[in-house]
Amino acid sequence: MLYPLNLDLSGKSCVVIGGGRVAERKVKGLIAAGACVTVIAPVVTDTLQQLVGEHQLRWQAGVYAYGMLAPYQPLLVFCAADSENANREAAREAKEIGALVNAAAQPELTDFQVPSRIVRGDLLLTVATGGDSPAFSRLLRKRLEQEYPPSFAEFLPRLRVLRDEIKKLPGGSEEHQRRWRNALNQSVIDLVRAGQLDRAEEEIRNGIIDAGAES
Ligand SMILES: C[C@@]1(CC(=O)O)C2=NC(=C\c3[nH]c(c(CCC(=O)O)c3CC(=O)O)Cc3[nH]c(c(CC(=O)O)c3CCC(=O)O)/C=C3\N/C(=C\2)[C@@H](CCC(=O)O)[C@]3(C)CC(=O)O)/[C@H]1CCC(=O)O
Ligand SMILES: NC(=O)c1ccc[n+]([C@@H]2O[C@H](COP(=O)([O-])OP(=O)(O)OC[C@H]3O[C@@H](n4cnc5c(N)ncnc54)[C@H](O)[C@@H]3O)[C@@H](O)[C@H]2O)c1
Repeated sequence: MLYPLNLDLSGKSCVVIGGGRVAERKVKGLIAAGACVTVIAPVVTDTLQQLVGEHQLRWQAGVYAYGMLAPYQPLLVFCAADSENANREAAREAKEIGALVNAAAQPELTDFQVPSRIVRGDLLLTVATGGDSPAFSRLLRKRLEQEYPPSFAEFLPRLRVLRDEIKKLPGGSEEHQRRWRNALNQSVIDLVRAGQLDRAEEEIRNGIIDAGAES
């Protein structure tokens, strides 16, 4: 089983070898996560070129050669060149300098895979098939995008406030857990989905009070 984790990449150095379609997909996700991204490739797509022009991406133009990664001290290295040899050499250097490697087409080099994702503010839903079918991940992602519309992004800050309030109530973490389990039910999801955020919040508040009354 692959172990899932949500990395904070803000300000972290990440290097992508290759500047084609796969590289572009990875670069977009990395920039969205606030990483400092460098692409090493002789040629890059128009979209990547535009990101370079906007100073969102650094581009080291040229083919990868052993030794190019070390100066960037990357945390993550993505081997997305259409040259198996270049990917293998980059993965070797990456491992030597302690970086984790993603190599879409060469699973033997890969330390981690990138899941498909739905971002709704702080709510992050991810889908992965362990490489069995990225296309199926995409299909599921599209379904989940419909089931979890942008109203969920708006709702999360309210949950944060409620959580802070519950933490201030008497009782330890077991009591807090009991209150949350009582307050959150499936109807809350339906209300948020329908954009009825006030009603969803009210439902939770009532549940929290009921849980208090039962104790
Ligand atoms: C989720 C997503 C994230 C991202 O890339 O950001 C992602 N691939 C996406 C799309 C996608 N990739 C491919 C297609 C064409 C259809 C098809 O071939 O199935 C489509 C669909 C499309 O584009 O329509 C081709 C493909 N992908 C890999 C190989 C290599 C191989 O299988 O050997 C080949 C064949 C290359 C060839 O034939 O040459 C390998 C990987 N792709 C992964 C992730 C990892 C496994 C994640 C998982 O198990 O779900 C893994 C293992 C490694 C990695 O990349 O980390 C992103 C979805 C974005 C979205 O939500 O829309
Ligand atoms: N297209 C996909 O969905 C997909 C998905 C997973 C894996 N793959 C595989 O991943 C690889 C890249 O796919 P793509 O569609 O992005 O290819 P692409 O042809 O669009 O891009 C390849 C990129 O690699 C660069 N490159 C070539 N040799 C290099 C080197 N020595 N050093 C640095 N950069 C170099 C090229 O300049 C180009 O920017 C291919 O081997 C492909 O089979 C493709």
